Amino acid sequence: MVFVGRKNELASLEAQYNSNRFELAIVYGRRRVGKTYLLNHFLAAHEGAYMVGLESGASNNLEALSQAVYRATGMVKTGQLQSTLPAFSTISAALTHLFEYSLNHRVVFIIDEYPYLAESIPSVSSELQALVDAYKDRSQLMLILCGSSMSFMENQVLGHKSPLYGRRTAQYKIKPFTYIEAHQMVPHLSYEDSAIAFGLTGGVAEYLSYFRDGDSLDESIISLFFTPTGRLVDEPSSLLKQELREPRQYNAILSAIAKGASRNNEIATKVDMTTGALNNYLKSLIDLQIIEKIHPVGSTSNKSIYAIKDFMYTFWYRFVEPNQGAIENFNGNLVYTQYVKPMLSHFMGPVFETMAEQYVQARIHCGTVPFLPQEMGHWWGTDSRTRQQVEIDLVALADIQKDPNAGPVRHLLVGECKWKNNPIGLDVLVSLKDKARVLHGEPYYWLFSKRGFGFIEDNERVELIDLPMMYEI
Ligand SMILES: Nc1ncnc2c1ncn2[C@@H]1O[C@H](COP(=O)(O)OP(=O)(O)OP(=O)(O)O)[C@@H](O)[C@H]1O
Repeated sequence: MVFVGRKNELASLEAQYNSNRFELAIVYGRRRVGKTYLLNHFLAAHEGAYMVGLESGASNNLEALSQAVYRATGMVKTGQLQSTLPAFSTISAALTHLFEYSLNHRVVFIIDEYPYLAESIPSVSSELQALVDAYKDRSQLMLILCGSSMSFMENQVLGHKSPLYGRRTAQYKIKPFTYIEAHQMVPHLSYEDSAIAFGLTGGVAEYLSYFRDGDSLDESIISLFFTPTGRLVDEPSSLLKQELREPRQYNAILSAIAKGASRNNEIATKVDMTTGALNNYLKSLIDLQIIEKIHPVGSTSNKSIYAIKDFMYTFWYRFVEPNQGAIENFNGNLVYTQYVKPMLSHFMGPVFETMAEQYVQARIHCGTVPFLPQEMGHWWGTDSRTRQQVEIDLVALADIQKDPNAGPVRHLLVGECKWKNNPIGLDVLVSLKDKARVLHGEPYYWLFSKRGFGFIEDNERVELIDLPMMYEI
């Protein structure tokens, strides 16, 4: 299978490797996002070993660690997973052996699922800390600790309460693929279908790898989400069970948000909780990056709302969970064609806005934007002239001061995103220009359309961007 994306991460890992000094890299990110795949790809080009922390007792973990130390230190051939050598007597003995070896050898050592190892042998972080402190100036070890329990990695490995705090030399938060990378995972799909696959999977590598070459988009969606044995039919709820203690409450909260509740009190009413109690749950969901708290771009007002960040959860709570009975007992095919397919365009609205944001990021990267935005996102508020509610899909802004004697000038890039089956007309541009007046600045207007445009515009302040342009950047 082709290796997609992760150019920056690989370049930084390579740079760390080339330092020839002690390095401690922390790699973390949501489940199934591609951490292990990245690390194995990196390790394939270097001397070293990889182990996985086990959700099991201390002796099994010590055995796994010992075998990996034997491989890393050349006592067992790479590729040979198990040796007849007995496990080290303690974790400290195993790790000391590794650090001693690293005094004369550049060696990579990866501990995946580090939280499991640390749960089963709680002293491991302080053992590591002591060894790092004793050897770091002479060792050539490149140690990589990886985990998907975000709260554990963020609080207990990176956080100030961890014995390892301050010892890391780099940290990598592995993110889901962008829509462009997602397309490389499903090159057999058209741009339009690939964008839908990006939305349904939230850009998560493993889920994208389930879309089989010979299957159409509809066939893949039905077999993954709408058949009782489908690989994604239960995925979000089983992830919640792994990460959180009271999955039922979280299920109810996510379901309420996926179906449109966005303000704290609205969600609280839907799930029958006080807003105080709800806040703790919302915080955990933000930590897990399943939801996010957003406010209108450029605004300091407290108009924040909660939104699902991971589109796979939106899709699942809106279309799969409510139909689980029918999928189990009747025909998932019909559920999809009757209830889901007609609503896909609606589901794609916010996905397309995220794609537009990623497109602007890509243009920033290429240096082909009219100005460098300081902030970017969605905007909503009231137009004081008309007292009407206004929403703008995409706003990027920068306050730029060119003259020290005058105030800064607000530069704006305002975007409207239409996932519609017809080319969009001039009326969309006219209405965007009207809405943008509420932001008081100098706007550039970028229109994004799935099916192109029914007009031509020759104006340096306007860009008309269709799907092929978004993919062929
Ligand atoms: N960069 C990539 N290019 C192509 N495919 C990838 C890439 N990253 C991940 N994948 C696919 O996604 C699958 C899952 O990735 P991986 O096991 O690395 O995820 P993970 O983040 O380690 O998951 P977990 O936390 O659940 O262990 C891989 O087996 C592979 O099929």
